[in-house]
Amino acid sequence: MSFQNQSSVLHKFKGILFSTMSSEELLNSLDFFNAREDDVFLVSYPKSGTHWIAEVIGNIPNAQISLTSPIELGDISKFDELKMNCKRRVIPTHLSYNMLPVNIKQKQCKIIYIIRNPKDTAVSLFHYYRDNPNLPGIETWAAFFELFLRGDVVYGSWFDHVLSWEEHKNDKNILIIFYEEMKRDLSKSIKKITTFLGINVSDSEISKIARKTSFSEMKNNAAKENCDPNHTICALTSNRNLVFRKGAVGDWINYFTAKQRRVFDELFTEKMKHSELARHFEDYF
Ligand SMILES: Nc1ncnc2c1ncn2[C@@H]1O[C@H](COP(=O)(O)OS(=O)(=O)O)[C@@H](OP(=O)(O)O)[C@H]1O
Repeated sequence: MSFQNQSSVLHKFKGILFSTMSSEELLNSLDFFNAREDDVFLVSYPKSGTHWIAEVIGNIPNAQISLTSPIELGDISKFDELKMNCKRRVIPTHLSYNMLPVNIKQKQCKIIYIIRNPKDTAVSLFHYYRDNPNLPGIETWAAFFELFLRGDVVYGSWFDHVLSWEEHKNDKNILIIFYEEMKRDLSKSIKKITTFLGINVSDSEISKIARKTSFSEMKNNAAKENCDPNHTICALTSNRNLVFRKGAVGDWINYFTAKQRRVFDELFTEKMKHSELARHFEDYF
């Protein structure tokens, strides 16, 4: 496994791996973040569809929102940057519930949590690790699979992350969306999101949003040389060409060996035995 540069690009905070682009000072100061009651948080374990939901929200007509970069990314000047933003802020994050700034919980800000089949999530994160100069180089899927199982990847264990949010799945300020449901019926998911945000949109507007947020449309936009800095994709990531890979459900089958599938399923059954959210994945395993 080529993993030489891990310490220069990753660091551990409270036992969880973070990119060094999330400074320790910023992570330490998260609980000093002042949330606003109308803030919307877009939360996910990495590679679960954050950009997709952000693009959906960014295309809601007259939403009057401003998408920011992830709350945990950058240094301590991040909070000033967020303070300057006068519009309704849509703030992405990959933090687990336990690490979420306390003020967001106190103010009961709206939170959309997107979840994806962990097998597809692992494959997507493997590619991101392999191709992203800001993450430690990794050569093989087999090596990455072991790291993913141990939670030795950015933002820690998928299981711990999802379970931390599971406890809050019925909170009235939290909407849970599944990636696979978005793939099956995007218009229905868009309707759920707009209703949750309290924004009225017509059926024809929903169809328009669905067209604009198709995988091919988003991938083509990301590939354009001059990205408008106000565009969702530019606000969210500096590695936009790495984000839109395949956008498929079930790609894991092309990577998992029979043994890896067995090992994964055993761990999943053990860790998620009390999870209602986990039942959603029965059709996709
Ligand atoms: N419109 C649309 N339709 C279907 N799939 C989409 C879409 N937009 C993004 N994606 C896929 O989502 C994966 C990236 O997830 P994130 O946006 O959460 O990535 S990140 O963690 O914020 O970098 C990544 O998955 P993989 O293709 O499997 O790697 C993206 O392709």
